[in-house]
Amino acid sequence: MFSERLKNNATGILNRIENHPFVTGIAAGKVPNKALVFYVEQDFNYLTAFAKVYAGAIQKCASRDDMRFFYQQLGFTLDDEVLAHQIFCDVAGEKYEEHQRADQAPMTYLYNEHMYNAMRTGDLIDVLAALAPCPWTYNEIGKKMISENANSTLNPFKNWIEFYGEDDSVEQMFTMIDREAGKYSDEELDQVEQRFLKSCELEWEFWEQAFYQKDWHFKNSN
Ligand SMILES: Cc1ncc(C[n+]2csc(CCO)c2C)c(N)n1
Repeated sequence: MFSERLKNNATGILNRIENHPFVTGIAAGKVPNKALVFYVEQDFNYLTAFAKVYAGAIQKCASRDDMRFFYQQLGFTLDDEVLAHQIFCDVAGEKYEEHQRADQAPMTYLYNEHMYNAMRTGDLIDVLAALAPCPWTYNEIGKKMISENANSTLNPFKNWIEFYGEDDSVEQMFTMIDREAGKYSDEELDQVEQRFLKSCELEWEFWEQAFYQKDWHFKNSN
């Protein structure tokens, strides 16, 4: 299966994500407030782009069932993921409403543009490949934490861990990817794989960016 190849070739990156200090901090119930706030500000921006790419994907669908999947996921992204942000804000003692207007930091810009590029220049399979690492890596992170009992009632991130660890919507994405993959040559599938791996790498960059609050170097210099 093509999706197995994607996952296999991304295991190295997934490993690095699972061992990133931001992610191990969630499991341990301890992440610096600055990192949580930077993450929420950037993720609010990222999820807005993500929802628009879902809307673009709908235009590439051949069936109403596929359209319905994206439509449901679009609703999840707009309405339910705020819960994950709310948890981070609660732990940091911050008001969520005050962190919804930030400019895009470099990696947010790069990740958003990477997804827009797939939407603009690719087929349905290209869009799916650019999007799938988002639910895939989060679901893997959450499942691993649950298997290690990191979701104890003592952990302030318990609900965050269960929210992502129990969301297995990515399986539907991989099923669609495998179905679409039958229409393409090996060379074309190599390109699809590159889109997938870039998004996996950008997932790692997103944690890294928030953990160290990496912004544009010359943002405030004029
Ligand atoms: C940088 C970043 N990557 C992944 C997610 C998780 N996520 C975003 S949208 C979505 C639902 C997909 O249908 C999931 C699981 C995030 N919040 N931020």
